[in-house]
Parts: sequence; C-alpha cells; structure tokens
Amino acid sequence: MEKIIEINYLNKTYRKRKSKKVIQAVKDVHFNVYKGEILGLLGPNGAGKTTTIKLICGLLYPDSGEIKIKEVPNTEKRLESLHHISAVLEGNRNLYWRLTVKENLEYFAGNRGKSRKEVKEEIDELLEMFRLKDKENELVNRLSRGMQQKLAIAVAMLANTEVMLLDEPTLGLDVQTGLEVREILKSIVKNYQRTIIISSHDMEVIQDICDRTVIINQGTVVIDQRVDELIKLFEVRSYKLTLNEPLSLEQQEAITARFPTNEYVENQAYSYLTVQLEKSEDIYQIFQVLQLNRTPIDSIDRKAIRFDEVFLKIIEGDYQHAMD
Ligand SMILES: Nc1ncnc2c1ncn2[C@@H]1O[C@H](COP(=O)(O)OP(=O)(O)OP(=O)(O)O)[C@@H](O)[C@H]1O
Repeated sequence: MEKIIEINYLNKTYRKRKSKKVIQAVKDVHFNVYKGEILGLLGPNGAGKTTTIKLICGLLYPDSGEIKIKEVPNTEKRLESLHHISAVLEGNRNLYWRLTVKENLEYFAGNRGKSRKEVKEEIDELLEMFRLKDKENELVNRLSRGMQQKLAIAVAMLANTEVMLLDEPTLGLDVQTGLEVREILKSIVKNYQRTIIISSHDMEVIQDICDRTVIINQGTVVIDQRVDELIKLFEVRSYKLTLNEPLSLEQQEAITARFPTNEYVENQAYSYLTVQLEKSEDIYQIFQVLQLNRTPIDSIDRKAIRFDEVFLKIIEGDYQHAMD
C-alpha cells in the first residue's frame, strides 16, 4: 500500500493566556495514512484529535516532529506538501454564506484552467452525488446544517486533492443526513480514489466507514489498527455464560476479585455472567468458582462486542493484554 502521509513524532503544546499553564495537546504522535483508505481519528474530549488534524493541514506548526505528505516534509516545503490536502473543519466552513449552492461551487471551481463545459459537468456531477440539485439556487445561510455540511464536502472535492481531512463530518446531523454523508464518503474513496481522514466521536460512523482507526488518548496514540481486527481482538476474549442456578455471594466475590469488569445478571429462569478474559485459558478459573457450588452451566457463548465497548476498554487502559 502506498503511504500518502507519514506523521513522525509530533509534539504540540499550548500555553493558556491567563494562567500561562502549558498544555501538551499532542505527544509523540506517530502514524501513517495509506492511499485509498478511510482513517478514523478517535478519542475522548480533549484527546488531541483536532490539534492533530490542524497540524496535518498546516493550520498549526508542531513544536517538534514532522509530517510528510507524499514524501514532502511540510515543515520545509509547506505549500508544496499542502497542495495534496483539502479540509473541512468543524465550525469553520469553507463556504460563502450569502451565495447560493451553485454559486459557491462555481466560485471554488473557477480559475483552474478548465473550460466552462468541464466546470459545468463537474458541478452537475457533484450536485447529483451530494443530492443538492433541488437546492442549487438556495442561499447557503438558508440551508439546514446537513445540507451545509454536504456542500462543504462538495467544495472540498473541487480542490481535487488526494487527501481530504474532515473534522467531525456527521456531528449534529439528523440520522438520515448522517447516513447519507457516510455513503457519500464511502463513494468518494471508491469512485474517486481519494484518501479520507476523519475525526469523530461517533463510534458507529468509525465502525461503518473506516478501514483503520488511530485512537488518541491524552495526546498519545494508544491504538493504530484495522477496525475489523480490533473488534475481533476483543471479541475472542469476551464470554457470556448462561447458568441454570444463581451464583452465591461468595462465588460472585471470587469472580470479581479475579475479573473486576465482569457483569452478572440474574433473572427467574437463568443467570448470566459476562467476563473479559486476558487469555482463553482463564475460563478454567471461572469453572473452578462455579465448581464451588456445582453451579450448572447451560451454555457458553462468545459475546458479540460493539465498537463503542472496544473503544471504552481501550480508553480505560484494557488494551495491553489484547495486543499481547
Ligand atoms: N488554542 C488552545 N489553547 C489552549 N489549549 C488548547 C487549545 N486548543 C486545544 N487546547 C487543549 O489541548 C488539548 C487537546 O485539544 P483538542 O481540541 O486537540 O482535542 P480533541 O480531541 O479534538 O477534543 P474534542 O473532541 O473535545 O474536540 C485539550 O486539553 C484542549 O483543552
């Protein structure tokens, strides 16, 4: 796979104006981006996602470290390297609010040595693709947030860059528009051979559209993995035991002492124990505890795990065992 962006040990600190307190927003951040992928930057509030995105698109300078875009270091040849990137940042829309949808597209399509016919074809294609045809004569400030977001991405497409950076592209959109934006992003990668980096809080978006995720916590990269592999890693260690009799207090305590994150639920017919094992052999420790009262096991299943659960486990620090 062709490496399009190489991010080498970036550091960035901010100094708070009033208190003069220094905040290290990004610490030794290091990852690559490959051609044709959708990479999801994920992390809790304040993790350093936006800072990383701003560093990549040249809005901020790192204190140290380097970003190479198509092998060109952006610290040395800034303009040349930034030529390959367009960005849609949250709250900083690249649109003219008093122009119509079509006028915005015409404005940003202009001056690139294309004939009028070519520009018209390109704009028609984008209006079609982003389902904005029936809004082409609407002023941007009259559009819904979702329509504005779609137009902002369409405008970024006009720059014809290999890489698009999108900060929280589905934030605040209704369900339908959010799904529409996801489909558009997938088709941009598939049909236009672009590479997309998105930052998002929305785990479902990351799971649905991203090939790979880089998870940042407290300014550092804690995971850099394919999304499907990450889920698999955690899935193989999650077991759900259905028991025919409830566990005694003593058994519950013994299990919690060894597996603090276990979940135990009782109902009239069955009891359910869900445990996260570090190694599959650890299941025998559960059997030992069950043996204390000869608790009968009805079934043992691998528990399907959602990506948001995986994310929480990683943020809580439960990733080291998974990676071993
Ligand atoms: N201009 C700034 N001045 C001072 N501190 C800042 C500035 N911008 C960000 N920070 C701090 O740097 C850290 C990382 O912020 P950043 O916005 O990159 O995180 P984030 O992961 O994008 O968060 P969120 O998901 O909340 O947008 C946070 O502690 C934040 O408060």
